[in-house]
Amino acid sequence: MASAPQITAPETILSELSAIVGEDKLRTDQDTLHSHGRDWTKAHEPAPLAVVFPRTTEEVQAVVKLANALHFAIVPSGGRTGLSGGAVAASGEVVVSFDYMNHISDFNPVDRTVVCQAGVITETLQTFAEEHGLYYPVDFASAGSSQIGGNISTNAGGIKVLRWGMTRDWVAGLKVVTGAGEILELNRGLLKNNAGYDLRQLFVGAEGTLGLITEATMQLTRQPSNLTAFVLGVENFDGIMKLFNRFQSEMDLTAFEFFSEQALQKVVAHSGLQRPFESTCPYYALLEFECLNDEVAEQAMALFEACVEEGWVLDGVMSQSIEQLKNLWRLREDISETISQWTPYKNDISTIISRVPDFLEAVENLVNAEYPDFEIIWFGHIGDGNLHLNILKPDNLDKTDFFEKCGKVSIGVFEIVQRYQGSVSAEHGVGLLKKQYLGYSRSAEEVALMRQIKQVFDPNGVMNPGKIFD
Ligand SMILES: O=C(O)CC[C@@H](O)C(=O)O
Ligand SMILES: [Zn+2]
Repeated sequence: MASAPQITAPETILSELSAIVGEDKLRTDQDTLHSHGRDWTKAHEPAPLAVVFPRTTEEVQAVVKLANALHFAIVPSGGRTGLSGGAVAASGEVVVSFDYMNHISDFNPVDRTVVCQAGVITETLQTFAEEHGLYYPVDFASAGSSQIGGNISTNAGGIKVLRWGMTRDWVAGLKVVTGAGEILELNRGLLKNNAGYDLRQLFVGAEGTLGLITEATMQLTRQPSNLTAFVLGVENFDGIMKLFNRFQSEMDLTAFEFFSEQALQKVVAHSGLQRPFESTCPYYALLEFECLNDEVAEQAMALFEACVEEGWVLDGVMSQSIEQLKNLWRLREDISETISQWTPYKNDISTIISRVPDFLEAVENLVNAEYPDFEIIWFGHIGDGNLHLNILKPDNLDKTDFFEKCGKVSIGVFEIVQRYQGSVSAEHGVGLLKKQYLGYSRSAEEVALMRQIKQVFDPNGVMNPGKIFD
């Protein structure tokens, strides 16, 4: 029978950590424990033992080896913009922050790759690419604070997935420290590499449960030209899907997003932005394309007019400048942050595109029947089959009661997800918040294999325990 791991005195752990990272890179003050002990989810109270700020892969390795030797748990911490509690440290863990591992190096213009330490901020990489005449296409509202290591660990998606895919598609190589403390260099930037299993892909989206990503070789691409957006007002979800099919069949779109009138009202009130046009419509689609020349512009306008004639579009506007493009995008991108003041209960669900219309109808019927008193904010990446369903907490309802009531309805939502063979977490990951629902989109066999994989990379269970599954 295996004996229980010995508990090590906190003072011993702290002094050993200090010996690795240096006294100034070990923090135990309440402010740091609080700020670095959680992500954007507010359901758990942070309570880590300490936060360490390593500067090299070797220091990270030493911390992981120490965790194995002294039996403490590690929680990785990037920009902490996650929405599933993947970076929450609520039980005396040691948080490993990548804030000081934020250097970009080894730009290779021929391969169009660049090496980033895990703590490089997404926007810094985007700006670096632009300064070199290239483009890093994975983009989302939190790009100003999210870090590349966290993006990879959660396989972050965002607003341009339709055209450019998710973070996974841009990871050409990874340097990781496994849960057992080995340093692995995975794929090394190769475009073609069929020499056995692609271990790099296991670390993408693993939420730090297999090891810690310390460095990534990121792929860049050509810059898009003259991105132009329409915001179109529509009557119902059915109209949105018809619009999507029509545009998608005739043009290459770079994004196809949607949001509801309620979402728009909240963003306009919060930001002072203008409404896109005077008419009030139940839903809005935001679609973007590269307006390469006059011919494309004319084609886009003709499509818009055809959709109006069909009765699918009630009103619309097309951006005429970068400034207008940015402002139209803000109507969509600012939603999540704007509604955060209502302590929303979040759903991040998906199915394949062809099933989206029926899936939407089923979810909408359930939600309308079950949440009569709660305000519902719909938005999301409809072109990716990914819907964000946020339920806002009424002021007079206690947080615990609210989450409990929403959790009950969630079961119905996830049953629909299961019926449509969709995902209970399309892009935000499982973390702590979705783990009890994992079985609605992954089979028991799959989860059992995931556990075995974890065991291989992290035999002592030191890496982000309790995330994805118990
Ligand atoms: O807050 C949300 O529910 C979604 C956040 C993000 O994924 C977005 O698409 O804006
Ligand atoms: Zn999203």
